[in-house]
Amino acid sequence: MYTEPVITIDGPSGAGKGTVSTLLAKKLGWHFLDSGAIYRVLAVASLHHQIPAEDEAGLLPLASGLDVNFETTEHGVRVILEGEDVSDTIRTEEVGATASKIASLPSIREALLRRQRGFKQAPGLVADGRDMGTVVFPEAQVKIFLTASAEERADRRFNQLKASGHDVNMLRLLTDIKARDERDANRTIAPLVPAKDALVLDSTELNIEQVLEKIEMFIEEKLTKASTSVNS
Ligand SMILES: Nc1ncnc2c1ncn2[C@@H]1O[C@H](COP(=O)(O)OP(=O)(O)OP(=O)(O)O)[C@@H](O)[C@H]1O
Ligand SMILES: Nc1ccn([C@@H]2O[C@H](COP(=O)(O)O)[C@@H](O)[C@H]2O)c(=O)n1
Repeated sequence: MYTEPVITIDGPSGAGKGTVSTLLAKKLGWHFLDSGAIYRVLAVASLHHQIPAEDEAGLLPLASGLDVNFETTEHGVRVILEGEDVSDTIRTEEVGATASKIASLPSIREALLRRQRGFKQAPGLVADGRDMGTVVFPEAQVKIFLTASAEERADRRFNQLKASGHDVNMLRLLTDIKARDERDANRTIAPLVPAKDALVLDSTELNIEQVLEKIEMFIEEKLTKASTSVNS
């Protein structure tokens, strides 16, 4: 049975998943799923509705009926929660930390599964997250696990937040990133681990173009192998 092709790019915070996935999706003319943004939007909704990040039963109706829209504009994607533009709000480290706590709740992850799978549409999907290749799209044809040292990722995030006018502290960023890695990698459900069939790519010493080049070579390799096995 035909199924739309999916490329998954998983990895820890600040590894460059969003940057590379967006570029790749644009090049291929495919759809793009920023699954972290969904967890971040839910975190903002929980703050708006004053539901603690530990209150799984209280958060479940919010997750199931999350009123969020992703609007593609010429300047990027605008994220609209309950009619309000939260595109900037969702990017703070505080929201990222709350999202990571909420993301460890099994029923919440389950409630968000169908919404994420709905992004798989023709002609194809590039999906960015933590469990795209392991849980959400295990059938994906190409899986990448993109990583970098915690110091390099904190440095990238520092520059990114500084450039967008945020007041940031490097030591605090590094501590937050390590705490988030620890929580994401050690949770019982959908932990941050490479899929067995993923290419693990360390981008610590690579720039964005070099990362993209390596991923494109891997895609080419995978697709050549797939067509050889179909034709033999
Ligand atoms: N290889 C790279 N070299 C230098 N800077 C990079 C590289 N990849 C990404 N960046 C920069 O690092 C910052 C974080 O990248 P990005 O948002 O893509 O990471 P992410 O993995 O999607 O993080 P998160 O999961 O928290 O959303 C951005 O400012 C981006 O431009
Ligand atoms: N597939 C995913 C995506 C994200 N998360 C959690 O959300 C947090 C924020 O994600 P970002 O990619 O935007 O940084 C992240 O720390 C994860 O805890 C997830 O669990 N699964």
